[in-house]
Amino acid sequence: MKITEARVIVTCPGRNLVTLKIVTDEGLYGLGDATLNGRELAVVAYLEEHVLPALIGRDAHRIEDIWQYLYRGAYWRRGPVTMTAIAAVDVALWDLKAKAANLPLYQLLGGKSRERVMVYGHATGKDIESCLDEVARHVEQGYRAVRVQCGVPGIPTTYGVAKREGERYEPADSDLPAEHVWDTAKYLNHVPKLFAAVRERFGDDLHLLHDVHHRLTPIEAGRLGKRVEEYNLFWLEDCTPAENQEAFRLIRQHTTTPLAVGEVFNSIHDCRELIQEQLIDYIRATLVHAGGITHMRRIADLAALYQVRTGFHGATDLSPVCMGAALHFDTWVPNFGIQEHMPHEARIDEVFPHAYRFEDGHFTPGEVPGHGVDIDEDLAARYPYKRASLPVNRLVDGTLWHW
Ligand SMILES: O=C(O)[C@@H](O)[C@@H](O)[C@H](O)[C@H](O)CO
Ligand SMILES: [Mg+2]
Repeated sequence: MKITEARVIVTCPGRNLVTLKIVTDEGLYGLGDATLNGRELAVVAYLEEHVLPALIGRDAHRIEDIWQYLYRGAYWRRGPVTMTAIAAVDVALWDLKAKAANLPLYQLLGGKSRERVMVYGHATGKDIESCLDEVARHVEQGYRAVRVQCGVPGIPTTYGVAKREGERYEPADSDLPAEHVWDTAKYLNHVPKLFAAVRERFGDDLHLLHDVHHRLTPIEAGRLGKRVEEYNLFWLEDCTPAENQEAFRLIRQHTTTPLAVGEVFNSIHDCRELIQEQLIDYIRATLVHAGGITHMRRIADLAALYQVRTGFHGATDLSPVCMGAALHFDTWVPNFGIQEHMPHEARIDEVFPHAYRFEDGHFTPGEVPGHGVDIDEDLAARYPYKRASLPVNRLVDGTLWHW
């Protein structure tokens, strides 16, 4: 099955999304997500200049050899741009192979390990009360797990909270980076009150997650983890920047609150010590930014040796193509933990028709051949790219901080 064409489709139905389409001489095509929020055109350039021309004429079935060619052959290995480009090719080739075999993708990975995939939704609010209302809405929809984020009194903008009531949270919200302000002390004093209020109103069975979004020092993270143990979180996410994997040793010494990390990771080397030393409980790296299915299987298998489970990133800046492929992976992977779910807006779902379905707090990936996600190119063409940047964060004294 020879690759005859490979092209990138950039569309912006409410936010920028980048899709790779690989077409073969057998008339089949595969799709991969190549979206890197705020750096979309960097990935487009990498693909169009350095990857796609080298794919033409290759056998689309040789997924592993193409992965090795693009990784080892790049010389300049790893990094989010390179690994997102490789991921897009990889997922498109797996989609193609499954279509050629006339099988849903999960069958090619090893078949079902579960009938359906548990997801967590995002409950956000400008204050605790409005966040609790959002939790109630998610519980009514059947979610078993909810991530809670709320505004912090005294901090004008807080991560993960929509600008206006009822709107969805979209971080890439300005042409050049908006500048946010952060105050760790105010946050540490306030966030335990949020968890206490959720447990008070919704009891102990609801899985409760929270994203610190890289903003604490290791000892502050240990302090927060210890402080909130009584609320029995499902996980505390990105509690400190993880380039220094050793930092998690200090956190682990102070708390048993489960830790999740890795949505910004793009290779197994970013998380090897974290996994081997059991410094985390969930690995968040996902298909679109961590080299696709071929590489994520290696990360998941390493994680399984140390009883670390998957917890794929699934924000709206990952396209339905990534979500579809991820749900097939989630259906197969033996050490599955949970899947993040931020519903895309209707315009995006129209551009990307898909077979996956949400019901009662869980997803099923669909039974059509491949990952089950397509793209309406005519509709996609109606939404031209518009640069959008992620914010930057500063401490009250102006120090540039982690966003
Ligand atoms: O856990 C999450 O979903 C967040 O960390 C993301 O929303 C993240 O802020 C965005 O993906 C950044 O583009
Ligand atoms: Mg996160």
